[in-house]
Amino acid sequence: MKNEVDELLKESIEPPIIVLENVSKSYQKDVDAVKDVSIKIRKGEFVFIVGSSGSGKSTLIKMLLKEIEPTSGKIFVNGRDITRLRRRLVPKFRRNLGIVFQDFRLLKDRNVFENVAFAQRVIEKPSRTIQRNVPAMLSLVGLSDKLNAFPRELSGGEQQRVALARALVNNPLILLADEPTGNLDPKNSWDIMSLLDEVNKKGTTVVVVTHNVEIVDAMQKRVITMNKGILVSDEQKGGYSNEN
Ligand SMILES: Nc1ncnc2c1ncn2[C@@H]1O[C@H](COP(=O)(O)OP(=O)(O)OP(=O)(O)O)[C@@H](O)[C@H]1O
Repeated sequence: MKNEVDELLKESIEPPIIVLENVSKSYQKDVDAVKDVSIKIRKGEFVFIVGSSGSGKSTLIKMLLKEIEPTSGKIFVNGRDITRLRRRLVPKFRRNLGIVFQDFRLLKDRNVFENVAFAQRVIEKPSRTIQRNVPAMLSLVGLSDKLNAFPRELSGGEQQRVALARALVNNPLILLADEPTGNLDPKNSWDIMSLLDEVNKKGTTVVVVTHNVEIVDAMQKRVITMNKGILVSDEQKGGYSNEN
């Protein structure tokens, strides 16, 4: 009872920024990649989504990005029902989101500065602002000395830090990271997770899909565990091994 009252109280102070209501997705008839999942994430939370391969984690992220549509259920982001959002408004909606993937997805023929600046140019920031914001963001991820380097001249960890700077430069409400440490060694994985933690402490809501057991167990954040499309546990200060 006390927990329920606490929950209601928290919600009245800080309404959820991401709400999934009975969300299901089937790519093929009668096979649910995600099945009746309901989740509420409040502004400023740090949430891990874990689960074995094929459990539906990336499908959840893709639905949040509106890359794919749920077969049924509703998804609200920042109070808006994105399942009803018109196609032409999707790019504007995505400005609320910073996104990081396992494979970095940098522009190979542009240097580090331009890779991050690109995100600002898309939203038509004036070049004076870009000249100020991009170096500041690259300094935050510890890459001030690599502004002119090309992606091929960087290590995997450095490339992921560029991707993170690009995801953050427009000051998104939510940072979504799908396996951000999947291609990194333990040291670089920790560096990236520490940066995500720092960003979260400054107020950005962070949602991270990962297989990294050690990091999830050590960080003691909220952990949502998926199994075969079903949400099987949702623990505050959880660990990877709780349900796996
Ligand atoms: N485009 C698609 N067409 C058909 N089935 C798909 C498609 N994408 C994913 N699936 C299926 O949906 C299920 C969930 O896949 P999803 O990629 O969301 O899992 P995941 O938890 O992210 O896995 P991993 O950890 O391996 O990345 C799997 O059974 C997968 O085969």
